[in-house]
Amino acid sequence: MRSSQSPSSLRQKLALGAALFSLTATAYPRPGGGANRWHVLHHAREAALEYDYVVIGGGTAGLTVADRLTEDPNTTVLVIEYGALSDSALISTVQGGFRGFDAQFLYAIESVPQTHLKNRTTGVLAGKVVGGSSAVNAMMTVRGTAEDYDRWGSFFEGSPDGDEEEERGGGESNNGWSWSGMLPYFRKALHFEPPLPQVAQTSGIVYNTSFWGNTSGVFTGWPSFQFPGTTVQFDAFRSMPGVKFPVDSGAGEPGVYWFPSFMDPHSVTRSYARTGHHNRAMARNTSNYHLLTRTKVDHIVLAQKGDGPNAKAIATGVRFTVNATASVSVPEDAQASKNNNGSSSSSSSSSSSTTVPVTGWNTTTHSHTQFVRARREVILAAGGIHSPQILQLSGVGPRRLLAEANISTIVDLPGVGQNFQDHPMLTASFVLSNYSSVHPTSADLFLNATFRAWSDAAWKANRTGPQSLGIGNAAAWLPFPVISPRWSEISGDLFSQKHAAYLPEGTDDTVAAGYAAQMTSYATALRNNRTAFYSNVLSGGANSGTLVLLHPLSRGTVNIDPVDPHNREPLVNYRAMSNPLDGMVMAEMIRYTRRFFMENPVYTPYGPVELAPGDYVNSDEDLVMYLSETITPSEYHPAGTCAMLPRALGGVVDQKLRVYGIDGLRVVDASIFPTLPGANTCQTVYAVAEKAADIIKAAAKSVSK
Ligand SMILES: Cc1cc2nc3c(=O)[nH]c(=O)nc-3n(C[C@H](O)[C@H](O)[C@H](O)COP(=O)(O)OP(=O)(O)OC[C@H]3O[C@@H](n4cnc5c(N)ncnc54)[C@H](O)[C@@H]3O)c2cc1C
Repeated sequence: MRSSQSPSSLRQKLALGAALFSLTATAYPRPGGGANRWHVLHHAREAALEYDYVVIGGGTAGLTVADRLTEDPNTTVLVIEYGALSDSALISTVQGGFRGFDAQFLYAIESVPQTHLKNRTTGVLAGKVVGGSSAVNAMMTVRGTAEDYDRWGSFFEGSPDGDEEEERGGGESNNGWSWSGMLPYFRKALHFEPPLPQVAQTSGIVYNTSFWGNTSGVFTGWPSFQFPGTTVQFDAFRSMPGVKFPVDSGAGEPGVYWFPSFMDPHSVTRSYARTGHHNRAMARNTSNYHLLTRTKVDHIVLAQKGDGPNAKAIATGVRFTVNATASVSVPEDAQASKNNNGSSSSSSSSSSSTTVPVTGWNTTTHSHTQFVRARREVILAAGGIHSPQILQLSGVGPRRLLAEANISTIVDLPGVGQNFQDHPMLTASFVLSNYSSVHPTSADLFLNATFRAWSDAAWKANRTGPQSLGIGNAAAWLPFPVISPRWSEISGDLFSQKHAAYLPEGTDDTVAAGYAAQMTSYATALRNNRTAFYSNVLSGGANSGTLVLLHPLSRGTVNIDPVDPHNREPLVNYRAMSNPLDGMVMAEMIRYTRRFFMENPVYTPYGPVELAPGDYVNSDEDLVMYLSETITPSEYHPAGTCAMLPRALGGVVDQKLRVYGIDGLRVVDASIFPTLPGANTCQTVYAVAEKAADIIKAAAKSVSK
């Protein structure tokens, strides 16, 4: 419809609208009295004009960093989170480990059709809620092997970027990105609670507290019940050659071991970034931590610093869109906490009650964009899928992609959104047909009314019994030579591959060089017993569990959608099995599992049967075909898309997690992993975030000296 208004009268109306909006913004009532009593903001209007740090994403890493930075009452932090603050029991319930997999807490993203998986697509699961993916995950608390973290640092040793780091005061060449550098942060990241002695004894749970800490607000603990069949599974692995049984899941060694769950064993509820860090920051009752929910950051604002050849970009703040009519819902407990907050005085400079000026008022969508300045730094913690998207939308990424999407390139960083990795899950189904002598199993929860009634009663009485169990607490994490007699051949094939041939056409040379470095490292790892490639979760039941490829060789991409980059989710392409050797490694994983079930003296009395792929699926070709038809390319561990690698290897951030070519901007989340650890990723994200917080604090100290 055409407007009959003259341009000047329209301009006047817009100006009046904006002025009125500013007035209402200033007059917005402030329950509790004053911005500086607030932690969870009701509306974007309540945000201060500037903070020391603005954190994009209130997920696993974002809340950890924000909590640690605001331990100093003089440091102000605003966290902006797209999802809501939820008290849903779906999140807190531990039972089964999967209750948080609910659409209301997840992004709705479908991958692009996977060329090597018969054009199948897959759901891209990532948490959209305060706590991020730590709120929805399956609570498995595991870390990779020592070699997984030594590998991270190894990419820097002797590289020009490493030397440059030294000159900038970076310290040792790998900056502590190694097992010994990470171990203190694994300890700091979690509060480990040992299992109940009687449960440990009957189930044979072993652990060693020297690998754990007990000061974090994020707990990892144990259910009060384990199914007895897990002991049978341990025995079955004892009969397989070469399998080791480390003293603790945190020892950094491959093998078959017990591991705890992200749960508070006192309340028997999920423990995650919201309960462990957001609540901790709130409880301090200082005014320097603000959280803005249901707000999507559009881009990071970059300005030019300096002139001529020395010109650099600097991140000055972030811009986000606010729907003027929507206020942010705050759960009851957060309200109470705000209103009970006694102190109104603070040295925090964010305590200014000045409201943020409205810009870009849009009369059609009734939304406006808002800018918040970061005095010191912007910290990007939007996770493996959205951190690269936000960088690309901000003009930081591969120049060709940005041009296609009509976005001016501010820093040409070819690695942004490339090097995408996730753990593929394989279905190889074996069942023990004569397992009735092992009782109870999880199937009895559905099939045996007496057991179900006992289980319900135990849970009701004191939150004990089978319903305190998540997804399970034991698994095998095995090196390739342990599972395959073909380790030498496949490792040799990987050494001699023309690696760049398996990357998308047009991949930048630096990204290809980084990929080649990773493949060389993996070719070595395929020959040794220090890196786990195979994982198999043990649930104690008669059915085999899901197999996971822990170090995929294929690399995908997460790129903005050029058709509508600002409003559409990014194009997620796992490119699973694009490196054909992934098929060979996974085929060996199936063969090993077949031997484990069908030729295992411990299992023979239980009548093992192969359901899938079927014993007639034997040759490399048939197994690879089966895999391409059945694997899921993701275990919901997106990583690597803003990789911490030298720039010459396609890196996006340096060892201090600073984005190359930009001052005042770091990335802290799973996207910085240069390679996946051979484990579920949450514990590593917490440790990375703890380390990042120390790096950021040290940088602030050195500036203020
Ligand atoms: C279903 C599922 C099961 C899993 N199971 C396990 C497990 O059992 N054990 C394990 O170790 N790991 C598991 N993981 C993986 C693990 O939880 C993640 O690797 C980890 O939590 C990721 O942390 P992160 O900080 O990188 O990202 P996240 O925790 O996902 O945080 C990113 C945050 O940024 C927000 N955000 C994104 N874009 C924007 C924007 N534009 N503006 C504002 N905010 C934004 C998101 O809403 C989110 O809250 C699982 C993950 C999922 C999804």
